[in-house]
Amino acid sequence: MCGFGNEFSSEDPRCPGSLPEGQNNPQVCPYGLYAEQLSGSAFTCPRPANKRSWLYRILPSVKHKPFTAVPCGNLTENWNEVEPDPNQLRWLPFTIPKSTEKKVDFVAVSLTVFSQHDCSIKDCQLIGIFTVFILQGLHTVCGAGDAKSRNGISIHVYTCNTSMVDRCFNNSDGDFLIVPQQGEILITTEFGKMMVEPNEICVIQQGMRFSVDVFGETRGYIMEVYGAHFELPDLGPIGANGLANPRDFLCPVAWYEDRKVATGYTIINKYQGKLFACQQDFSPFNVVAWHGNYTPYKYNLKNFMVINCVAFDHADPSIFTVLTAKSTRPGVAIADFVIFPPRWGVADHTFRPPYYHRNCMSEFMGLIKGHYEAKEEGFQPGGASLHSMMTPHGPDADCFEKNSTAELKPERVAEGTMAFMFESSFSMAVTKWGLQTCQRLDKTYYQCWEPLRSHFNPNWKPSKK
Ligand SMILES: O=C(O)Cc1cc(O)ccc1O
Ligand SMILES: [Fe+2]
Repeated sequence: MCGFGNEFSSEDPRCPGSLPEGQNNPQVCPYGLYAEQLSGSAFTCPRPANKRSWLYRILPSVKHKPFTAVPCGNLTENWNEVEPDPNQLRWLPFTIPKSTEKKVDFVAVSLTVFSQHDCSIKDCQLIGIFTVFILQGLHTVCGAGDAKSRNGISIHVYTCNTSMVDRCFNNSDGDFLIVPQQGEILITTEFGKMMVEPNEICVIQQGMRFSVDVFGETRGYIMEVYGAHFELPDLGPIGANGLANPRDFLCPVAWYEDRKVATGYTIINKYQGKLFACQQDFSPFNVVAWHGNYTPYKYNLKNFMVINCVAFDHADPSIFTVLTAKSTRPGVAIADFVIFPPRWGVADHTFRPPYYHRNCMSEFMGLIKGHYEAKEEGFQPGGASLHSMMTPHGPDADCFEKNSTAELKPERVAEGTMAFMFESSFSMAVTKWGLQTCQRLDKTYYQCWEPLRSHFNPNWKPSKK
């Protein structure tokens, strides 16, 4: 179904009439279902910000065994693991585990052991009776703020090769904006299923349970935001249309399974930055019908209606904002999701690539495919860069030299590529995994600016027109 933040209604076609008519809480729901509300905003939020959905399910979510803590692996909300580092940082493509070596799903590796288990593996814990569970699918790269005070952001990467089986994830802390980079992901949610491929993004909002199927070696980026939901940016003088148009956002239709899982279905819950797991004996994807405006959704980046300079000078990248999670300060985002889409470059008498700058915001960039115009080399698909608050950055020396002398005819920019930026008003800390454990930090990054040389000529005269 299409539209951004609409009031949707959906019934699994196997159960016509499963959505109660005219009320949310009938004494007995059609088909003997349970009614359950999922709130995405305070009950009392003003209407434009009020989000909730009603789920009609075979069993309510509350029927589960108690949650117990499980090791967090490389997922963290500890922003003090290592000393701060204000340098320009760049990562080579994050390593995806080979399925021949170990099977890792979106969240974890699980090993089944058939005897009494005496584990010496780091980050390993017994779940239920015989399953060993090691968190290795999700890795936190950087972030700031905290889930408890409902203000902040975390940036994670996921690298995996196996589908989640009888296991789902549920983030009590915030919303996940997921950017697949390699391999499509089939996301089963309580609202239905969504196939999301590279060059599409999806948002799974706080509290929504989901399970991820993959089809090979899979990698992507996640921006997690606490305490705010993503919105479409205001358009101001652009007018009523443009950038990401509401009709291009898609949400799933109801789909349920009535499946008993005698061996145990595991719900993994990220709560206050830590992970917990519990067991139940049925699939949580048992929602037969739902209605509401609080849903997961996806968006294809090819639909972005690009607006940019058609005369001279370089417009700020905010012109490419797909989604924004607003802070309470006017105009200041907790985080923006910005893309650098294929487009025409036509600016006259202009240095067309990104300018040199220092920013009071933090800029985390990733690359889905192709290359990025400010750095033809070194910044690779599946890698990343972080230009922290006030850290100088800009085009590498090569890019500067080429574009200072290039003939300025209209030309396609970023054809066949897709770079993106998570831009945040938080001063983000990098995790130990990001700086050390992942072993993907490119220590030579600073060298791309080393060849920049002075062109200063004190005797320069304006050229005669
Ligand atoms: O740093 C970057 O590459 C992102 C960026 C792009 C741009 O066109 C202008 C400013 C900016 O921060
Ligand atoms: Fe920048």
